[in-house]
Amino acid sequence: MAKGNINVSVENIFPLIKKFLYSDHEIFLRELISNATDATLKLEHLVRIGEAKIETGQPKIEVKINKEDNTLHIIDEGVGMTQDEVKKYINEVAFSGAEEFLEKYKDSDAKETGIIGHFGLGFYSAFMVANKVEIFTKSWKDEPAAHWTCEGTTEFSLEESDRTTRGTEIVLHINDDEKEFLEDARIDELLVKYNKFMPVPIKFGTKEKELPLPDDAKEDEEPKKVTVDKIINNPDPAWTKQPTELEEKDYNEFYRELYPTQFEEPLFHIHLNVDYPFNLTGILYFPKLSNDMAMQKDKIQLYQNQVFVTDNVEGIVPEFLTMLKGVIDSPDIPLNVSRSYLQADGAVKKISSYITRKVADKLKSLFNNNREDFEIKWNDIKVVIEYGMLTEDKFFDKAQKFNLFPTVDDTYLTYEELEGKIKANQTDKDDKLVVLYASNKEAQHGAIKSAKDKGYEVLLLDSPIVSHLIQKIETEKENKVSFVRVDSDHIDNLIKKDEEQASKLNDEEKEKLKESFETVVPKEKYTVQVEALASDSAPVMITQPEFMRRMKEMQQSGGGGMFGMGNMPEMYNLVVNANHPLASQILSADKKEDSEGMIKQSLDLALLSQGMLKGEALTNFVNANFDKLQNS
Ligand SMILES: Nc1ncnc2c1ncn2[C@@H]1O[C@H](COP(=O)(O)OP(=O)(O)OP(=O)(O)O)[C@@H](O)[C@H]1O
Repeated sequence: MAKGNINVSVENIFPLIKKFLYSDHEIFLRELISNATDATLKLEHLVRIGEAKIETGQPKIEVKINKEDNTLHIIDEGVGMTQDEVKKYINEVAFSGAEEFLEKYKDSDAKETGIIGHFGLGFYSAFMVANKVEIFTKSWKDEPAAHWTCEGTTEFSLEESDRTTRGTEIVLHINDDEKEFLEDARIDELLVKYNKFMPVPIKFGTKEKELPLPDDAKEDEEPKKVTVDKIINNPDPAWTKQPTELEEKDYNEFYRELYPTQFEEPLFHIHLNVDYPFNLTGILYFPKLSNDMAMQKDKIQLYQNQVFVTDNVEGIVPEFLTMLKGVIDSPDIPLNVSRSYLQADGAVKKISSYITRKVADKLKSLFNNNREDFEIKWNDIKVVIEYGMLTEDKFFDKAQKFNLFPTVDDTYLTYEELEGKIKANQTDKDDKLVVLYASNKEAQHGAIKSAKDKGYEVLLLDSPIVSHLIQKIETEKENKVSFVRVDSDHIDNLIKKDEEQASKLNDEEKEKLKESFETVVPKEKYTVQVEALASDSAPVMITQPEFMRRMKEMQQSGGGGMFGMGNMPEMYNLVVNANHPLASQILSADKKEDSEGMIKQSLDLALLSQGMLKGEALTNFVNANFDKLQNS
């Protein structure tokens, strides 16, 4: 048996890096600016710990386009490299000077510097857009400058350079088919996308700035203009500060900085700040949600040490929180790896559950500290909370303390408060707590009134996923509670108490009444039920059983319902009150057409009271009534 090492030569790896490491060519700029940032942060660290005894001033990074030479330049004032360092860090692909630096200076809190590099590959992304790359670099150490050139093969040249300023200039000779990267507008766009919050100021061109007018200026005097560097980034974004340093207005300003086209203020923010067992900072905002979820185009942005990574946070943030906005920054989220890897990554999983916990804690404290305000905002945040309760069990448990059930009278109750309030009156004969709710105050007005006349509390639950949530609550409460929509049956049937209403009609009469109705109303749509209800209840009512309706709703809003229910035709119960005088009147009518007329009209009235009488049926009903009025 032979054993040995597989020989992976650089010749094979190089084209692979160029082609496949990064699917997006544009990220070369992010990588090179990250290197320039690292170089600057390293130098600052060395100065801080007294190893480099030099004056750094206020170092910046500059990006320059030279259209005549077809070159793009990235210039920094950082540590620079000696010739030996170029050999080591640049010529050895996949050897990261960043990792080496962190290791070497680990005792002096180098980790705190926010150095970005990890893999020792980022630099080579330059060859995705350039056929030739040059490095001019001078180390902070007193050594000659170096000039490195490579034309995208494994050959390179390295010689002394006459550069005198400390730092590094990378020169990219842009390929003919990547000329877009020589356009100001394109580079501007990329800098804003990836580098808007990087920690070292980045200069791209200049701009005119108006000077303030002197005190003794004449009325029509034009302010003087000076040319200043155009700095494209904010090196100290709000999330890098401590919550104690920030006020409400700072958070709102930062929101606008993140989403310049958003004019609505966020509802509230959550400042994330953790350093154990992983590092994570960020600010999440609860936006006012628009009705059209697909329109939520401003998403949470993910950063690594202030470098933009992605705004696709799927798998990092629990799904229900993807409706939020803001930023998350963690050096523990790898920059260059694929999404499937991210989702399986242990650190990423922990981040997800930490964020869930933090959001739940914040909601709880908002609720405890200012309940009134929380109630005002409830309508805007309920979908996120309800979705969270449905999808994350831990969040479901925590949300018990602040998930609210509004009533039709605009009071807001937690589940515990609701239970305390309705227990005595709304427990049925089988000891089950019956929670009544409406989804539309107007449409279900009659049913709500009947319930309130009995002293029952009626909730107003109108969010699109509420049927899923109440289903889950019923299961969690081991079916000792049932939610029923207030119009899903006659109120006496919804909360069955011991006392049975005596029927004024005997069984034979009831059967006859049922048959009379069945000959008039369409069978495929209505199931006729004759029931002994209070004599002052409506004579005829249309109801839709809770189970049927809920299953249909659940299927329409995605999954959960019983298979096929979504496509079932609408079926209703037609409840005829045997104790109402109209029932006896229909039974004792002399002529068939009289009883049929009464049945038809009572069906129309029942439909009308539910807002279900529409189209031709409604026109006919109105016209018939006008005729009657005229003839009376
Ligand atoms: N502008 C620069 N100034 C000083 N050193 C640099 C500069 N650019 C690159 N280097 C050196 O070259 C090394 C390799 O860079 P490269 O971008 O390939 O990898 P990295 O930054 O370490 O990791 P990553 O692949 O995550 O970007 C760096 O670690 C650094 O030591």
